[in-house]
Amino acid sequence: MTDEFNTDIYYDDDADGSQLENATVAVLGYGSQGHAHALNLNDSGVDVIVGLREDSSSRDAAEADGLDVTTPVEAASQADIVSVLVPDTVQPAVYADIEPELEEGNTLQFAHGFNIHYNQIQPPEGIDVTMIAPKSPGHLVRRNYENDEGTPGLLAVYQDETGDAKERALAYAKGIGCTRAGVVETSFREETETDIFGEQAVLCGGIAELIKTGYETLVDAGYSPEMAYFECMNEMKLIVDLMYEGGLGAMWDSVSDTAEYGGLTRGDDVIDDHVRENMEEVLDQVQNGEFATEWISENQANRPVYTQLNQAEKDHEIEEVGERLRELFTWADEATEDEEESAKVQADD
Ligand SMILES: NC(=O)C1=CN([C@@H]2O[C@H](COP(=O)(O)OP(=O)(O)OC[C@H]3O[C@@H](n4cnc5c(N)ncnc54)[C@H](OP(=O)(O)O)[C@@H]3O)[C@@H](O)[C@H]2O)C=CC1
Ligand SMILES: CC[C@](O)(C(C)=O)C(=O)O
Ligand SMILES: [Mg+2]
Ligand SMILES: [Mg+2]
Repeated sequence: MTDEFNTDIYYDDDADGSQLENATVAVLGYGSQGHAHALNLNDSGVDVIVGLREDSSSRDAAEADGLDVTTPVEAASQADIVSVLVPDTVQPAVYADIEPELEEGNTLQFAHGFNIHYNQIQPPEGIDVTMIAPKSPGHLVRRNYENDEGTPGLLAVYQDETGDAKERALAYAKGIGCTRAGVVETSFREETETDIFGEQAVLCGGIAELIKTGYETLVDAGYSPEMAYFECMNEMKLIVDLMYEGGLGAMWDSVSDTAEYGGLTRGDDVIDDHVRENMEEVLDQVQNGEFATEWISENQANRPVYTQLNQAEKDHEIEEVGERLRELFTWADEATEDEEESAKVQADD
């Protein structure tokens, strides 16, 4: 299917689920993406086996969810498609273990291109290498599927030895619910570089710093932490929901003219040309491999920087204020009531 932007977007009707009819999919890892792919594929009627280490802390959860669990090596040996959903940093070691189990015509499937693009995994000839990368945290991939909704995803083919790599990847995307929303074709390089840039500069790093800096500016000026939390953190979701639903226009339409004029005149004083230059530098480090090399070394050294920054983020005052305020919100109670109600309905069914 080609849309008006001349980008290939694939939907349910473009994917042939029968490509997976006689296939076994090994899902290695049962974390954020792993549990979502395994459960969605299983619910879509695909034969799934989960690969986890013997002492894995995820084993109980996967078994309690009714899935067959074995070791990564055993799962790979039984599978036609091996979906590598352990953390990026452990994928090379897990891959080294399972490589001898890959047979000609098998598929090695990823949800992110890091290890292929930065040459940490070099698959042999004879196997297909594909990617279906949901553009969403894994828990929402599962939640959307359960709500009969989809999650947009990216498809890329790195190696097509069977001639069916793309068709199988599309069938996999259908199985996890991505073709319900739409799947866009790209390359391993483009997915890897845009994904890493996006999470560093905008989605995770950029937004967390924007929120904390706004919060600190208000608190340092003498305003109450509660006020600063509402203004800089809580309302962020509500504003982003409007953008998600209808773009920037829906957000500007919904906020007051005062907010719109102030935002349009002052926004680029905050996110100014320095920020653009910083973003370009971040992108350079992704493109030239500097970030990948740093992240690989950081893991080899047992994550000293990661550990320190992870703790500092947990210790930030906004987290304590937020935890206290969220306890008081009525919507938190309503969410709990909704969950209780839905658990009761499921039990009654
Ligand atoms: N998080 C997300 O939403 C997204 C992730 N991706 C990509 O998906 C892939 C998976 O990421 P994500 O879901 O975040 O991963 P997680 O960190 O959630 O994966 C954790 C799982 O991997 C298992 N695991 C960890 N180490 C090992 C090991 N050495 N051997 C075997 N199993 C191991 C863990 O089990 P144990 O109990 O044994 O530790 C657990 O089941 C990555 O390529 C990532 O970039 C793509 C899009 C979004
Ligand atoms: C935004 C972070 C992400 O890229 C994602 C959920 O898509 C990730 O790597 O987790
Ligand atoms: Mg991403
Ligand atoms: Mg990512």
